[in-house]
Amino acid sequence: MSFLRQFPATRMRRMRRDDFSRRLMREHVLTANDFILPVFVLDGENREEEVASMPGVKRQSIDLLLKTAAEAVALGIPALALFPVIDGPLKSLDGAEAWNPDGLVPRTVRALKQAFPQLGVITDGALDPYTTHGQDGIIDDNGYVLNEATVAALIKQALCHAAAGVDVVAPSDMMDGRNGSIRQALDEAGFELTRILAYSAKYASAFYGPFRDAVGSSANLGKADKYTYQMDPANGNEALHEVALDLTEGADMVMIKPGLPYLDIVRRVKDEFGVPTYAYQVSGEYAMIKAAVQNGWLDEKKVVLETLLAFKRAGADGILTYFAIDAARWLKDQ
Ligand SMILES: NCc1[nH]cc(CCC(=O)O)c1CC(=O)O
Ligand SMILES: [Mg+2]
Repeated sequence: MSFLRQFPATRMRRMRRDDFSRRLMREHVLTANDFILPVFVLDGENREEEVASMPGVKRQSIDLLLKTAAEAVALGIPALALFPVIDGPLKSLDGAEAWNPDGLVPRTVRALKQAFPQLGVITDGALDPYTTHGQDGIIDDNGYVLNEATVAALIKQALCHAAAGVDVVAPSDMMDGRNGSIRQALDEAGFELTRILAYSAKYASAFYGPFRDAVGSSANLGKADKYTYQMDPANGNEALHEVALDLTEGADMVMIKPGLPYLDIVRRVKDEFGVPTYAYQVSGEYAMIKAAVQNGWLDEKKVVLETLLAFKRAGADGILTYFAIDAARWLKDQ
């Protein structure tokens, strides 16, 4: 940068002086188009439960979820990501409720797509809400999650969701080869336009705690962990390897998860592959911000919008965030 002159000829503060020049040099813009809203659905009618560790987030029955979806649509949010709360008696060792065509997720997908055809609906591909042990897949006698047996189950789950009309399936289980197997099965069944959003670089993170409370899998999981399939937070190159494999297998979009602590990975993935790249601001990140806000320690609107902008700056094309509705509203009012 030999053209750079020094102070006092160069004054960085000149461009920061007025709102007009600050706006002119702004590199990134946040809009509602950047958001995917994760939602929790439970069975029944007119039912709503607060998630204790996620103040402001609710588990809702389908009829009430439709109202949340209507808000998202009105604010211009392109898509929501659906997570089910499965009743205890429906959970099993193999999670077979995950591919029940009349299960909670397919019923919700049908209701959402009927009411809001223009709203993108994304479903999670993993067995943890459905298994008695809380693992994302099918386990052997030692509790090890079996790769191929799990992929076979995930195929049934993806076909079940596709048949219900879902737009995007999002495998979040971290089994090897699942994207390619799901892609092939979808294509063979005539669902060649159903998209795959791969949770490609999903870390074995402590930030998922509140989510596991929300879907009710933490009690089932107990002291067990997910280290044999989710990624080690110490690794960065491994994330690029995972993303490369998922793209080869036919993933349309890739995701990095969690969000803020992994923005370096978002940037590396975007630079390396230049494909549609998403990041998940997960439940624990939401809980941290909410707790500080509730203590009066942080300004919610400013802090949330700053974090979401940071995802854009790091290269994310979109952000899964529990703040999506609030943030879209703040952006509209601003
Ligand atoms: N496959 C389950 C799944 N899908 C999304 C999340 C976490 C989302 C969040 O924390 O907000 C998890 C939890 C986990 O892997 O244990
Ligand atoms: Mg993988």
